[in-house]
Amino acid sequence: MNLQMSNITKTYKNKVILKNVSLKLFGGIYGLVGPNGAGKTTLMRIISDILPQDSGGIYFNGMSKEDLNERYRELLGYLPQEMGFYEHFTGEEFLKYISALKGLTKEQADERVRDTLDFVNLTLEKKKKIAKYSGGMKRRLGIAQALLNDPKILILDEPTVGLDPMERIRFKNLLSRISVNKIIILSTHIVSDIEGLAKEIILMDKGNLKGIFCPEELLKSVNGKVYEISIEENMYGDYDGTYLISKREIETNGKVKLRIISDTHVKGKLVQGTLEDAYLYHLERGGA
Ligand SMILES: Nc1ncnc2c1ncn2[C@@H]1O[C@H](COP(=O)(O)OP(=O)(O)OP(=O)(O)O)[C@@H](O)[C@H]1O
Repeated sequence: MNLQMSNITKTYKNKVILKNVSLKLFGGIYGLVGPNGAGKTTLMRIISDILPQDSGGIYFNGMSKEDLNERYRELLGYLPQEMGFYEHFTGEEFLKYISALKGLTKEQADERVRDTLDFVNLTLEKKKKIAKYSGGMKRRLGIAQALLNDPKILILDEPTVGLDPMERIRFKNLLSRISVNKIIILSTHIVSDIEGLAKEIILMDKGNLKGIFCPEELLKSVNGKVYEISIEENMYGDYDGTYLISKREIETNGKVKLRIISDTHVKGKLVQGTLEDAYLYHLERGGA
């Protein structure tokens, strides 16, 4: 199973949002990361067939999404960044309604709604109005609706926004359980959210694909390059602008602790790099 994007380009009013994005994805979880405005949502909406590309193509197992047409949409599950709910519906009613829109028969819908509610742990709350759901419960309901048709391609746009730390862990577990035999693309700003989850990380910036890396490879790229240093507040100007600073913390003694990523030696303590460090390093260096 594979999903290929070939030279995808998208422009809004003369502004190029995606520039010749080409990618080939196989089964498993991919993290799509990049700063605000990188084009992640636009790419996900194009893959989800909500937005047409200007040029280039999307192919599932070698067949274009246009040729597959309805069959392509049947392969898809999509969780948008901002999911609109009918708040007066109960969770169960909402999922039944979406099932009907997705063309499931009543029998199929009854079974899938029951299974997905169970899967996202909302069975006990299924008769509650969505208006009474917490942010995390709404996210889980959003994931449930994306799973109703048992999609082969699952697109999740910032699914962890609004989840508390416990819910983030639960969400990670849930995703890894369903990742078998699916292509899952998950966008996020929080690189640690895909740590231990994504098999590869797709890095985007300003409409360009910067590269696709396995997490171990990304981590290795900052090996021996991450330092921690404690400085007086008034020294900060000497470091800011000179070094790539991945973290800045005020210490209890009033000093400032900086986390610096540098190709050259820095007077400080060498520490283990994280995916977040590697992500910043690659963005700063302009990619691969
Ligand atoms: N409908 C639109 N009309 C004009 N410009 C748009 C439209 N949608 C998106 N853009 C622009 O396209 C660029 C990429 O936006 P997109 O939402 O795809 O980025 P993103 O990487 O998902 O960002 P974020 O992380 O903030 O969601 C931005 O500069 C945005 O302003």
